[in-house]
Amino acid sequence: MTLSVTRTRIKFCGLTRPADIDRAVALGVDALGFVMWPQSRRSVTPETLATLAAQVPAFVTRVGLFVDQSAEFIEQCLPHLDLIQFHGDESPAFCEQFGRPWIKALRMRDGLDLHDAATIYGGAQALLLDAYRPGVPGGTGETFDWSRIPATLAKPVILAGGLTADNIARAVNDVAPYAVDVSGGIEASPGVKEADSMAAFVRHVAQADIR
Ligand SMILES: O=C(O)c1ccccc1NCC(=O)[C@H](O)[C@H](O)COP(=O)(O)O
Repeated sequence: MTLSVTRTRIKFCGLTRPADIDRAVALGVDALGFVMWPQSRRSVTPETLATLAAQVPAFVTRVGLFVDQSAEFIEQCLPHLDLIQFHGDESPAFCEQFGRPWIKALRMRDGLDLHDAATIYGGAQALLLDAYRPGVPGGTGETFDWSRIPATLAKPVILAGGLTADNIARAVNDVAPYAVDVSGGIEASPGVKEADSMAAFVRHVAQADIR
């Protein structure tokens, strides 16, 4: 019998507290997301981003989340980011202009064709697939029908939306995504991560990776 191990990358999103960053880094999380959209209950200011990002060690990716924000604001945040995550209706040309790796978040509304999206956002490093709730650009804590994700897609898939320690093993087994992204599922309250939930999430991903 051959044992195959695929390491699913993990991104924790909506970090606001130094202690949560330390914990995530200690757990071996690959990427940390900072919500730069002021309407979010998890948002941080550019000043706080600078402080938090300085705490992140090498080889852990600092990701900034934006929702239809100005190029000037994004530029202001860029010195503290390794990668940009776009959650709005940004055009591919808008996303490209920063000369920085970027990913596009897509909400799985009815009729969305992921093959078309992979072509349209051809410059993206990956597509982050999230649940669709009208008027809410992300962080809903809701899952979507994972069977809508094609087995082969021209872009790596980052699975998001309502993931928790309880459903993450099934998600990894069913979807085999490049990476998984969690926010609400590891929280005590918006922006406040919970140590045991973070550890359980990482442990369940690692266990699901051994198949
Ligand atoms: O978290 C927010 O408040 C938010 C606001 C605006 C755009 C994106 C936002 N969050 C994105 C994420 O946290 C994740 O990429 C993803 O949506 C997973 O969230 P969750 O379902 O809570 O695990």
